Amino acid sequence: MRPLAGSYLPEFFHEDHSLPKPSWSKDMRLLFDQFMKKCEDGSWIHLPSYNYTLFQRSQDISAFIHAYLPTASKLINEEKLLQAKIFTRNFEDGLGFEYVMFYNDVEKRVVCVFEGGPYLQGMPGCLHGGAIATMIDATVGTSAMIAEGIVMTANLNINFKRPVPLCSVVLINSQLDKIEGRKLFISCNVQSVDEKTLYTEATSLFIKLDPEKQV
Ligand SMILES: CCCCCCCCCC(=O)SCCNC(=O)CCNC(=O)[C@H](O)C(C)(C)COP(=O)(O)OP(=O)(O)OC[C@H]1O[C@@H](n2cnc3c(N)ncnc32)[C@H](O)[C@@H]1OP(=O)(O)O
Repeated sequence: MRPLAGSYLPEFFHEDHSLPKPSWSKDMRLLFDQFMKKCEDGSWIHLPSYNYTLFQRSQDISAFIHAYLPTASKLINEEKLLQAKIFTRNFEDGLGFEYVMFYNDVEKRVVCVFEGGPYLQGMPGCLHGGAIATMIDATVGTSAMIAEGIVMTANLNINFKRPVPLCSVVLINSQLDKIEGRKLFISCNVQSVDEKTLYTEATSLFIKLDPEKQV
């Protein structure tokens, strides 16, 4: 999860988007500080977040795609790959996905503190379900990647139980339940900061990619 070394990446790629910004709400900042405190004894780890992947260098991306996703590689415009950025890190500060994740290795948990900005509206005043799904996928996906490396979401089941108020802060709690061969089962819920409201519950299946499988 460290930034790629070297000068071949534009400066903005080096920015860690998981650190406090002026646009963060008081609740977001408070939770960040609480989790950073938990990191002091090493039980939790703060996960930095950039708007590129570890394979951002075009030749690395090409090598990755040809090795793991040969079918998809036939349809990908390699020039456009140079412009690729992580979906959730494409909004101006405070308008889209503001989030920070923490990892507990003993408990196999990833917690995401997430504030969905005004550009993520679905029903008036509420967060779009697709934005919630995106952040659930990112959180359980991070958990799966920490456990097994190169994985993809095979299945994501979501129960939307209560609407999430736009621009409120929520906690996305994920738990790695079990690993069976190449399959990782990870469950997740989305709660209000005071933990009184359960907004969403989800289960997911991730598959560790196998270069021999030619997907
Ligand atoms: C840097 C920050 C990043 C933050 C994280 C972001 C995470 C975002 C992750 C994503 O959103 S990935 C994008 C959405 N996912 C996809 O596009 C995946 C599309 N699907 C595939 O490419 C393939 O189906 C997949 C790689 C998932 C599996 O293909 P394989 O050929 O490798 O698996 P295979 O068919 O051999 O199945 C392996 C096992 O999984 C089981 N399986 C596969 N898909 C399943 C499914 N959908 N439901 C239930 N079981 C499934 C399958 O039955 C089998 O079980 P057994 O081993 O017990 O026989």
